Amino acid sequence: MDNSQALLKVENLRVSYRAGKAYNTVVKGVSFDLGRERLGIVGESGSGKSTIGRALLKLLPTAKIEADRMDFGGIDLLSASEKQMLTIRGRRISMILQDPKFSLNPVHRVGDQIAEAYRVHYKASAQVARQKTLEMLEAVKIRDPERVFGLYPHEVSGGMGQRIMIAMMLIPEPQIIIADEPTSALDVTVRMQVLNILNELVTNKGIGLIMISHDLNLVRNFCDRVLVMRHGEVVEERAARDMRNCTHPYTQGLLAAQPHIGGSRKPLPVLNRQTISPETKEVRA
Ligand SMILES: Nc1ncnc2c1ncn2[C@@H]1O[C@H](COP(=O)(O)OP(=O)(O)OP(=O)(O)O)[C@@H](O)[C@H]1O
Repeated sequence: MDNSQALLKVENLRVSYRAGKAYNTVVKGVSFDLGRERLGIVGESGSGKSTIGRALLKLLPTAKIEADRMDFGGIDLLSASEKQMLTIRGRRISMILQDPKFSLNPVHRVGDQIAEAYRVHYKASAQVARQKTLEMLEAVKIRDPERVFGLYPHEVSGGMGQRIMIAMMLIPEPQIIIADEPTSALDVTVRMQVLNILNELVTNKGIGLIMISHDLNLVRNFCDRVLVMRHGEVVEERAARDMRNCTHPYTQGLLAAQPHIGGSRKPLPVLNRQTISPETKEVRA
């Protein structure tokens, strides 16, 4: 990737939590650039994936966040004030979480929530906001926008809720979307619909997408580039199409453990810190 095209440049990101008198570092010097592309961050539970997404938006009030660089289009996110972050969060960098229902207000109809967000952002009339909302629902492939407009959050399915959240998130036209396990609660067909929408955003609108997932198969089929995380570190960074040539034993293990039609699959091998040299990241004999 041409570095000058990067929307986001992260160098040596460290995130630590206080544990008594010491600090427990859960993200240990992660670096990456994000262009107008799909970047996957994959790894086992607890490897630090979500922490990276939240650290970028400084949504970790009890953590110590450090980095040599955390640049978003000339803005240093690390030193940005809370006031500046409020103009970035949800407007220029948006986040999609696993369960959209937590992000919607349960007592208001979904259409009214989107229309209100639109009205406030563009200072539009209620009538224009309603019309735009219907168009946005259509854009995220909701077939019957008039009906869905009038539903309450508990009346929509997981997949529809996720699409409604995407519609709402797109109002301020963000440049970066961080999607943290956006499809893990969805069944396969609905998952494809949501992935298609995210894909269109990258291709048609030039958004940079960070897809956080524990599912290597999904990430390598959907993304352009993949960071593989383990114990807070990136152990492998590779073009998704080149994943078969991965060199780290952990990635190789993950890949071998993926199910595929007609083949057997190996259990994920057990690696521990003693068997991997941190400098070379190679298995010792
Ligand atoms: N508020 C907190 N205080 C202390 N430690 C925390 C806190 N939040 C997260 N951690 C620790 O940080 C590490 C990374 O967590 P994180 O949620 O980023 O992992 P993850 O890879 O996203 O896992 P998952 O796929 O389960 O969400 C974990 O060991 C977790 O226990």
